[in-house]
Amino acid sequence: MGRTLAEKVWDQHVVRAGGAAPGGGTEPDLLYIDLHLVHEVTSPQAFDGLRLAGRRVRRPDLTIATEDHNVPTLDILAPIADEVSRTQVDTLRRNVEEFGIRLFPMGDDNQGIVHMIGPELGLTQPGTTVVCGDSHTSTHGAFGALAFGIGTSEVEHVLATQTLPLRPFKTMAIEISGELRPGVTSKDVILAVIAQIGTGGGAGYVLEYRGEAVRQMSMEARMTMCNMSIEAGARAGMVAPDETTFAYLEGRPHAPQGEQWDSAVAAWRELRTDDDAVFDEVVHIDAGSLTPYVTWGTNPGQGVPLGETVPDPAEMDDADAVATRKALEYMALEPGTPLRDVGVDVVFLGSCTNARIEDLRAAASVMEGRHVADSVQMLVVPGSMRVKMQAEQEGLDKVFTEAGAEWRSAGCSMCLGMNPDQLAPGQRCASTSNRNFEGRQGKGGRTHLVSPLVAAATAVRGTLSSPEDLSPTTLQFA
Ligand SMILES: CC(C)[C@H](C(=O)O)[C@@H](O)C(=O)O
Ligand code: SF4
Repeated sequence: MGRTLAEKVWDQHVVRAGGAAPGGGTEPDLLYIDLHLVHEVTSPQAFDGLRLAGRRVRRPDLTIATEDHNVPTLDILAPIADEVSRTQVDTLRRNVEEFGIRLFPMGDDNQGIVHMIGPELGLTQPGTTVVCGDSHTSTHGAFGALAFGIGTSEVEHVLATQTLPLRPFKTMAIEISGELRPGVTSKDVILAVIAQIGTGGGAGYVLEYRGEAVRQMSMEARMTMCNMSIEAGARAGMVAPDETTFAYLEGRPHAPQGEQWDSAVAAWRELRTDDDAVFDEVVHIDAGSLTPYVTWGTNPGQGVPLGETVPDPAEMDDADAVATRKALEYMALEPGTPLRDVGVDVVFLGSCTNARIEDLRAAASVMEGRHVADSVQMLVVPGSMRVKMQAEQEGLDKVFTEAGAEWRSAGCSMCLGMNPDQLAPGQRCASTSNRNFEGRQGKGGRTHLVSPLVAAATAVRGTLSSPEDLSPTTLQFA
């Protein structure tokens, strides 16, 4: 029988097969890890563990560290004011020094959110295994890599051995047929997928996004989708590599070159699910039927098309009604309210989900010649310094600042409350990030997850909107 993409990559990395355990049950397989990404939040105890055991890092050359979660996006070269944040960053700096690991600190041209820098540098490659002590490591699956988020004790294991014991997974195909309509993005697709299968729907599975709509997506769009696989509870998300993948990678600093490039591409072409492979589960999505999505609740599965209204718990069965009531209370939303009438205080364009150059270009195309509504604060935070520099070369920073938005330095920023960029209690935010949990963007803050296009249009109108809700820019000067 044929094998799926995920199974092929897995099989190529098994250094010791698990099989039956002596006392019953099964032992996990031991997998080789090709790339280990490290950030300041989940690594300190792992390095402490190594020190206590007198161990070194087995493959410093396959380990790369960056500073992202605690980064203040204003004045990045000043000492970090918050003590916990400063300690985490200082600790990472000491650890990489002691263990000989390459770090991209604040102020470095290559610094950025951990899931931005792997792809940018060409470190994330098809058919590799990638891990990081961070749940959104699934992002790297867009290249046909098997990429897992791991816990801190696993970080220590990988640092020490460059291997990781892993339990077998199930496979789920997400078949996205047809073509996306203009203005509908991969962010809308993934919000629709999670709304359909639920935040636990992917538990135990590696998802493979397939179909015509996926083939037409850019690498950045694929990364957005794979990034949020974890929000469906999945262990990982993948897309089979193709010409789009190879074109993205060619010439990047760590991509193979010359003859090595040719042989790598030949091997990468084999990395696709065999025609006769069978997935444990298949989910169908009709791309042509989708419109921009927005979440109304407090988990990423609580999303609906922007054109709809806030759902009514009275129309649901008991379990859903209880969860919905609780979410609506936190979000301060009335059932039946058109989502387009919901006003926001803040718009956040950023995070490892949607802060790549194409996301910034898309938002800028909406904001050019327009202005952020008086009632709204908009933060534009490139996911990496490379994206920041590229955007500045293209003049996108000017488009945003002339529209009244704030242009910041790279980091996780308002995606989560670990740095100065936070919502005040009760503030409502349209955010291009991936999580809308209670307090995620600051205590008492309320989050609506949206695409960059919806974020930009919302900033202009002040209520949840898509670009088609905006009047033509020329009218503003008439
Ligand atoms: C801080 C880190 C462990 C966390 C994660 O694992 O995802 C963060 O990146 C997040 O997005 O919530
Ligand atoms: S941008 Fe957000 S989701 Fe991504 S790693 Fe940072 S905190 Fe996690």
